Amino acid sequence: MTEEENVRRAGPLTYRGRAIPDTTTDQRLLDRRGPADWVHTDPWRVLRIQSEFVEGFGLLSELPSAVSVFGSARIRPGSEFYELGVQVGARLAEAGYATITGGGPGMMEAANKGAQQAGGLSVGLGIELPFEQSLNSYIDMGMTFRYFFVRKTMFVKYSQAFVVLPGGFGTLDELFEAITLVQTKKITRFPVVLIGTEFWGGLRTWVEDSLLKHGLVADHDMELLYVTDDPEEAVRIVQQAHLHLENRFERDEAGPAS
Ligand SMILES: C/C(=C\CNc1ncnc2c1ncn2[C@@H]1O[C@H](COP(=O)(O)O)[C@@H](O)[C@H]1O)CO
Repeated sequence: MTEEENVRRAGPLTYRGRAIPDTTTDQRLLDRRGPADWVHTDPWRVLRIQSEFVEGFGLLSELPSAVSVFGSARIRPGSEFYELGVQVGARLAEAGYATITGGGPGMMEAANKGAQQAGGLSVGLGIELPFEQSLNSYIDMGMTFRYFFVRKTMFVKYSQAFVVLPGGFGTLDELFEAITLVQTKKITRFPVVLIGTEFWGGLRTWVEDSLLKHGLVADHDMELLYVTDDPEEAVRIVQQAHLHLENRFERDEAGPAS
């Protein structure tokens, strides 16, 4: 056997003698036979996770300034809370912000509706759930994610603030993740505005009476939460933080004062 026949190069890999595989990489790629259980393995999942990041970044990287709005999936159109959600989306659009929501029904739909009707960009980042559900019909740009943690990265990376409307466990999860990121300085000058003083008042009191009292949060952590009933005030808070951040970027780019 010549040296030529006794060697196989497969990309950066070299095989000799008995180690030479029976088939080439291309043959294996094109062959549909064989077990398919590898699609349920973790290495394969890693690729799917990667592709979800790639698609998400691709969709959102040219988004204008945006605010993520969270809230219950269960609120019905016509209710007081739903109308509040519509107002929030509309005020954000008038101030030039795109609205990003979880793309589902309830408060997400309300905020998307308000944004779209007021001429703003309305974005929905849906999540695959065990039951059939499509993105709500007030979305201009959307994507449905398989993985909650990839979707959460998109909410934070592509928005300047979070506005949190009344909601349940899902909303609380999103709220506390955001506050933790601000508290640990993973994100800076990132306001988290809760809308609904009556709804959120109990939570704020509990944080103060229990967490603060036992030293589990610091005094200044209480400032991480803004609570208001007024969508216009929420937008003002977002704008102030945004302006502050832009000024800081400008100062940083100008370099040290001589
Ligand atoms: C329960 C119902 C539908 C669920 N559909 C959802 N679609 C998209 N995003 C969702 C959904 N459910 C929860 N989320 C995320 O959590 C927040 C709302 O959760 P909550 O427990 O209702 O507060 C929301 O911001 C989403 O990001 C029936 O119609």
